[in-house]
Amino acid sequence: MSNENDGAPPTQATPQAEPRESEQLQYSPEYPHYPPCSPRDRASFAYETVSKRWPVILTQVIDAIYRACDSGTYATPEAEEEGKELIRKVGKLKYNISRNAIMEPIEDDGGANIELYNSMLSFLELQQQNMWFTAPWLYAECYLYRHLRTTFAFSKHWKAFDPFRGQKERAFKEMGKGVYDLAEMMHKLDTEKEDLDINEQALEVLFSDMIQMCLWGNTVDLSLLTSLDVDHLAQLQQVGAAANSARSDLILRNDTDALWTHVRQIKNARLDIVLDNSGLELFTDMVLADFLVTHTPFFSEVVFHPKTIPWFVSDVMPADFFSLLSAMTTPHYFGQAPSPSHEQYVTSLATRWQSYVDCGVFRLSSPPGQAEGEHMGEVVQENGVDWWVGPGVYGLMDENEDGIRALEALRGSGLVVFKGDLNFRKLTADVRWPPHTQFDQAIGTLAGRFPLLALRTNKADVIVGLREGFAQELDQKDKDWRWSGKYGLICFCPGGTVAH
Ligand SMILES: O=P(O)(O)OC[C@H]1O[C@](O)(CO)[C@@H](O)[C@@H]1O
Repeated sequence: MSNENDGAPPTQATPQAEPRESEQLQYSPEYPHYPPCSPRDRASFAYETVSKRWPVILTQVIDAIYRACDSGTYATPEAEEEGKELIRKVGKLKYNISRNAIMEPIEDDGGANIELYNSMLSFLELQQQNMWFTAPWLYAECYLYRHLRTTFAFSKHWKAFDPFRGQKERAFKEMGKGVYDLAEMMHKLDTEKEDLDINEQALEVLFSDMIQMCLWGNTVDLSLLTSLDVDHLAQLQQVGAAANSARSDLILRNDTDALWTHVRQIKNARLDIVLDNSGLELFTDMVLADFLVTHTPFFSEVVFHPKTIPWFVSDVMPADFFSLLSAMTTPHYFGQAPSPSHEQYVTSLATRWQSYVDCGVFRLSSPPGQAEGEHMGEVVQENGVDWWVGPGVYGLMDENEDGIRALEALRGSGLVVFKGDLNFRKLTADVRWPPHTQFDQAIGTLAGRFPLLALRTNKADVIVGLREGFAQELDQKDKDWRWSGKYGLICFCPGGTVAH
């Protein structure tokens, strides 16, 4: 079936080759100018993901269906029969990926983004890049989760089933240390509030710490954890100020000064957070949001932008947002607290956050019906929230109706924070930019639309924003630096026109 570039998954890594003319795929004539990160490069993390990580993730989906068949809603004979059929379909998907099969158009399940997925797929077909190991990695990976959604959407009993829900909950239960440490820090802040109000220098230091805390919250990513290793989870929870200073060398680009210059001159603005993972990462996002609203004059409301379908394993869906709040008030959810006061710190935070939700200071961009998952996968359109589960790159948002709606929803924001690796890949179109490419160039037409902050720990091949020569130095020092999750970026692009 194959030649070296389009064939069944190869077994040995080979060095990264320069892209040939036929690989210079672009989604638009103007942007981006470089070839996509792709599993065709066998030394890439894209290749590692398609050949090794996806099979594990799909096996976990099968496992989740088995578990559900044994419990509650899914234990009836009819639901079990459907469960078997779903297992067969997910198994087939796994097999198709391993055989580098052609990716079929997404079937119309009445859900979001079908036209966009399928028109991009037709475009890829013209370039003979419509197979699992030849398609651009970003497209194929979004397609994978959208395809999975269709599989469940066509069932009768499993429409609202989130196959990653159990994993997300089990992992959050292991995150007690991070939760208690941060809740204690917030308690101290509450008691020192008056000092902060008068001391701008202290506020600046604290602001920088909070940004780093929120950055490192992104280290926690279930799609990278193939099993729940408790030691690994404990290590991931180092999110306090001391952990920040120990890790500051690992931030390969840090625009906090420019960010502070912007933030300190705004007042009562709206903060938007385009969310990434649930559990501890969402907790860190909410700590940042709470800090900015409660302890600074800069922001007075926060809009959180979740996903409307199960996405990249651990991404936040509305149900995850609300279950985080209820977990925080469930006694012993995180096991034994270090002290009764720590239980209290967590409960107080939850009470404040719930009150912010009740009075609209904290809002979700998806409509209320989405909260319980019963309408999962329906076209939402409101606020363009479906855009975040599409395959589109953010630099081309203007070319899609949901993209335009999402842009409209972000208009007027005091700061839009894009969390995590996938958002970074979409911001930079997931192509092989020279690593010293300016961040504002890589984000295309998004530059200058609104003040934009990307907080990303590196978990994929794409990189921009480094000083010249830095990538080569890192290559010498640590061959996995692009994707191990050990390093991070704080990239800020101000609103207003950006001069190139
Ligand atoms: O949760 P994040 O930070 O968006 O990371 C998602 C992960 O999944 C990937 O898309 C690969 O499956 C990588 O980009 C990254 O490792």
